[in-house]
Amino acid sequence: MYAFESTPPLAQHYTKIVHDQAHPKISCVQNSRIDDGCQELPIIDLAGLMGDDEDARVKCASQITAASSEWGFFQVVNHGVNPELIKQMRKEQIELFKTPFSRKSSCGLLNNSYRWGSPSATTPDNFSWSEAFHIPLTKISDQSCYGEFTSLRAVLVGYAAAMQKLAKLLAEVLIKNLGQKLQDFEETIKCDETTCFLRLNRYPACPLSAEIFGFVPHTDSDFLTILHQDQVGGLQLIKDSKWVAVKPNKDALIVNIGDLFQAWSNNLYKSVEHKVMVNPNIERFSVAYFLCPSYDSLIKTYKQPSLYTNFTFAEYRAKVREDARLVGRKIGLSRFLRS
Ligand SMILES: O=C(O)CCC(=O)C(=O)O
Ligand SMILES: [Fe+2]
Repeated sequence: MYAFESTPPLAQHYTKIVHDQAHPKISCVQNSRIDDGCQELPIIDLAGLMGDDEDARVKCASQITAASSEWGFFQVVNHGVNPELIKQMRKEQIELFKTPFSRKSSCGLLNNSYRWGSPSATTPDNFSWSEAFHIPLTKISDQSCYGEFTSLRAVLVGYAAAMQKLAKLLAEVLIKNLGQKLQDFEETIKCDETTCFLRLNRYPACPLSAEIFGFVPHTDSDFLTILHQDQVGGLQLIKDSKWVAVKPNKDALIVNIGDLFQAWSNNLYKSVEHKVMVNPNIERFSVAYFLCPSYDSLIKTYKQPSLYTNFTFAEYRAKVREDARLVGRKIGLSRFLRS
């Protein structure tokens, strides 16, 4: 169990938001019906993609593209990332979050990338009961970011490299399926360490209610995300208009399509809304890698007629920020639909 001093003042902040509302109530979540049918997130064995057998490669690639269209989410096993590296990542992450809150929030660790709760939340349904380090890949090898956490650096460097390799492999499959060459895509879009980032998440146990968001419903503003979660559970995604819980699988990484691939594929691949629910008794950890383009990359659809106007990643990010400020939440891709 974590020392009290490590956890940010989530309870105080959350309670204040609840009491500042016109009609206060602790439980925040509407629209949280879980599909208790037997929908299970597809599990794709990537061994086929990495081997020499052409038929196995084609079969694996078609599973990836089908899951990206039907679910926008899938799990991968035999993904080539060393399980020992994943284990070390988690160990280092746990140590990092044990740092007293006062230090995490003020000492500039990891390029000042520490965030907690939802500073702009005015209602319980846009409050996230979590803390995170949101680390740009450019800073990952920078020794001066690490303070006393010297052993974290090598693990983060290795983890980021492994994620980048896997993300590129998956992106290549998705691009080729659109009839495009990776080379042509990479001429327009630069996804490298200048723009990608890692987010280390901690969701402290939440004694107030199990109906509070660890992470509010959202889509990811990237091409794709690769997530490793622990065994606690809590991640849910929308499938056929219902929330489906993702059962933790210790051998799997979770992949989801982000907004930019949805736009690029003219809605063939789906950027699906997902959220995390808190656990009343147990804290939860996850690490997410985000494959993002450079800010000046032009996001356009691969075929005409295009559902979306062309936009740069900088314009997309600016719109997301503006909406968060003005309406309190991200509106996302629909802002760029052609009228
Ligand atoms: O922690 C999780 O399971 C999900 C995190 C997530 O959706 C994100 O970081 O964008
Ligand atoms: Fe996400």
